[in-house]
Amino acid sequence: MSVTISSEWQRVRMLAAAHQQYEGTRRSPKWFSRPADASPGTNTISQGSDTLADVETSAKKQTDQLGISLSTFQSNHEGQIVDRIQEARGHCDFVILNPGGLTHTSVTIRDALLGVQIPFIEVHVSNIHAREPWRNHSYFSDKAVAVICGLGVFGYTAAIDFIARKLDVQKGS
Ligand SMILES: O=C1C[C@@](O)(C(=O)O)C[C@@H](O)[C@@H]1O
Repeated sequence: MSVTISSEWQRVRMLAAAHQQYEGTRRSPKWFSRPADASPGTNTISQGSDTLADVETSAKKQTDQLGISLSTFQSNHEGQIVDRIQEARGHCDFVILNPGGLTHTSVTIRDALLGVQIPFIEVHVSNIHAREPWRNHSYFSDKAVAVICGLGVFGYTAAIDFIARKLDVQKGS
């Protein structure tokens, strides 16, 4: 579907893949985006204690307030993410995607996103450009509406806020 708003509810899909960061229990740090070789105490913005459930709850609250319908999905399996993207065709105005490690490898997810022609924002909790050189390349960035990295989980909040404004402009409100 194009970015045209065709329903009262704007629809956004938030997808997360192969996350090294969503591990652990509620009491311990859940996402580990700090480079393993960074000195303790450095790069603190990329360390956090939010669980995937925390991120989803907060995103849901934010989208409810904005009048946006949100569906979320996390998988470690590339094919499941591709399926989810293909299912979104005609049902979704925007995708927020953190492809995790697949950022640096997945031609398949890239092709799926281009195939459905849904605009998307690429989010990384860490600054992938400040990490290992092989993390600097993304198979998504050149096709993304925007890329947010290094803001921790606030990147998801920023992405939703941006989408709400963009969809409002398109609606003419
Ligand atoms: O799994 C991840 C998380 C990540 O996408 C991020 O959100 O910072 C960055 C990727 O390089 C890494 O493999």
